[in-house]
Amino acid sequence: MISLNGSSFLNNSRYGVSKSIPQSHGRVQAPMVVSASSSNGRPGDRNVAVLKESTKRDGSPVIEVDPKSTVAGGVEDVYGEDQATEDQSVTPWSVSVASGYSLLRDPHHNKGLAFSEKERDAHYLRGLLPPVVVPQQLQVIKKKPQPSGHLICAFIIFLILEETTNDLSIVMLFTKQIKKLMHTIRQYQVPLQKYMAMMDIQEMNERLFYKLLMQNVEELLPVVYTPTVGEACQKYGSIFRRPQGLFISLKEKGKILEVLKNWPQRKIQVIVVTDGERILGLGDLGCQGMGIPVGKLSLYTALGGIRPSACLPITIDVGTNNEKLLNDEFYIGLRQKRATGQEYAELLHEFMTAVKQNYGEKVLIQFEDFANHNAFDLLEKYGTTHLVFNDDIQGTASVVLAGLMAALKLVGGTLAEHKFLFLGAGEAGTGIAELIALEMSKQTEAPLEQSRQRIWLVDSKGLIVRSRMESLQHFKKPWAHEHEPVKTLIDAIKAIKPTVLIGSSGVGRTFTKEVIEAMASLNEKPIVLALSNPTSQSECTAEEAYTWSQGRAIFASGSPFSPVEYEGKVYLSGQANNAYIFPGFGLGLIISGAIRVHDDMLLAASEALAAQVTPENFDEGLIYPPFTNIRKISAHIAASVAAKAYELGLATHLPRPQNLVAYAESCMYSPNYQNYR
Ligand SMILES: O=C([O-])CC(=O)C(=O)O
Ligand SMILES: [Mg+2]
Repeated sequence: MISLNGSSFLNNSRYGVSKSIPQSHGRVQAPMVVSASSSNGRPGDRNVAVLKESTKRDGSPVIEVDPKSTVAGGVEDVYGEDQATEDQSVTPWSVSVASGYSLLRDPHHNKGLAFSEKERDAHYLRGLLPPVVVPQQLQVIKKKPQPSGHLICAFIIFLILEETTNDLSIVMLFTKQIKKLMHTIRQYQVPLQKYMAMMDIQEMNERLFYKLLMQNVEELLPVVYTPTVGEACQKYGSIFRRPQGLFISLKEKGKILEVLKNWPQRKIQVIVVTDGERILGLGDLGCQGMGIPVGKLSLYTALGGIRPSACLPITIDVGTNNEKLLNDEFYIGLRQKRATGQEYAELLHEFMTAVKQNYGEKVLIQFEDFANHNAFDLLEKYGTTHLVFNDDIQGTASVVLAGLMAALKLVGGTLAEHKFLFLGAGEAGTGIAELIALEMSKQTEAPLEQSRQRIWLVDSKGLIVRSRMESLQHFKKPWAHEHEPVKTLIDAIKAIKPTVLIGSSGVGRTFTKEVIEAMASLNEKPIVLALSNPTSQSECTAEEAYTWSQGRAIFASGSPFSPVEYEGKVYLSGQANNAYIFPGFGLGLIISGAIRVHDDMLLAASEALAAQVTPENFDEGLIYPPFTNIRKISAHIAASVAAKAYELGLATHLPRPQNLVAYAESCMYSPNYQNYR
């Protein structure tokens, strides 16, 4: 690998890979870059040699040094390396072929999506680009000018470059950079423009991106995460600039191990993978779902302290059933209907096998935004052979249980004394229901089946009851209790009389005035959780929940809402989002060297999160702590998860550190600049 200097530093967010070959070979395959691995050459040395390219009779390229650029000694010894005496210093020039990740970041040679299939194979690009190959002409059309956004983006790039050349101390420089960048980002009116600006910063200067995000977490989380990331996925085709993460499509069948090897980092600790079929509550976005693994992994670093270089976002592209995308000429994914059944299972199996083979047993694979029918099966199938975690089933369950544990301090009673009604019986709904039942059983020592009787679910066909058993999907069956059929949510509320109402259906505006009023008439302090994302899919808004319950609801939502004023009082609502859990949960698995995920670890994470809600938070009606202290919160979650891994004999990092909170904190990535010599 060549060492980076000069402009290559500034153009690489982290660094790229190149294959180095000695200059003396004389002829190489294009595209080539010439680089000096140190700058201690004689006066007159330049960072880039002047080369002439010609073609031999057999068509192969020959690279010659231009005679005019020689300093003495002729063509053969252009920089005097051969003639130098021992006391003279020389510059060790090397010539390398740009390939893979660094080729895509080399503006001179990059062709983006126009690289052909053959070129992708020859230059280690497979997987680094989405599967579509587009002609240059389509790339030109796509580059239609964007509203004022680009001007500001250009300004951001200028800010990053300008500040790094200033003669300030590193700390002052960082503070100044952050202040200026935040000022610039705040000038955007459109959230998607803020998102694009953040992605540009991430690409240009990774440490600055994380410093910015960590210092302004409350303000920037809605930009890099829900709700804006949802819009970014919907418009990915037109905002797409540089590919992030690995794309593994059906075209890569049989070659997945090779594709993993094209990724420039070797030591991967966390993979977030989606197949794009159920992106938030937005449905099938195919290959454009890549925004989700990228966003989740940014949070793994910013909130959980996992090194960015240890994170790998992956999108598996098996096609899409989204007609709009299939007819969109700028769609970046495979233009075909989703593969299912054996074809799907085989690709996923090859992927899971290749990941373990390449990164070992302790790499965490987080499944994200798969559709119900695959999510449950994958978790069950690989739960005993891999370190897998489904964020939508398990992460959401853990965060909601934490919120409920905290809410009980406000409303009183034990879990078993409450009654729960869900709207939505998919991954989130049944995952949460099962974890509540598990915790209830632990507390009461009652059988799981008995605890489940306190929990009811409504799906698109009405209340899940015993008479529907035959036609229910397997993950709904445990919730089919004895009851006469009930068609609507409002009738289910009247019949079941729940104290807690949880929305997890992915469908917005379903907690109507009538629904909230019914909950408020049954309970002094109804607990209402509107979990679906992004904001457009939320079951109700914070304002609706507080207004329709006359300020009595204990409310939290999956996507953030601003504070609400109702009859002169300001109400803050918490964000019941798995972002509280997965970064700390993953960190706990990593620092203990865990090899499997166990449900007791999820309960441990819930308890740790609930314990972080302060009396001041409760006074404000909050059942989650603010995100401002998230790194501290994550350290506590990580410590509890790791402790459980040791207790269960699932940890391999031995001996067990004494103080797990301090150990977790000491393992966290810091985005502060390092000094280069
Ligand atoms: O991404 C989020 O905000 C939470 C989540 O996992 C989902 O809604 O699928
Ligand atoms: Mg999700």
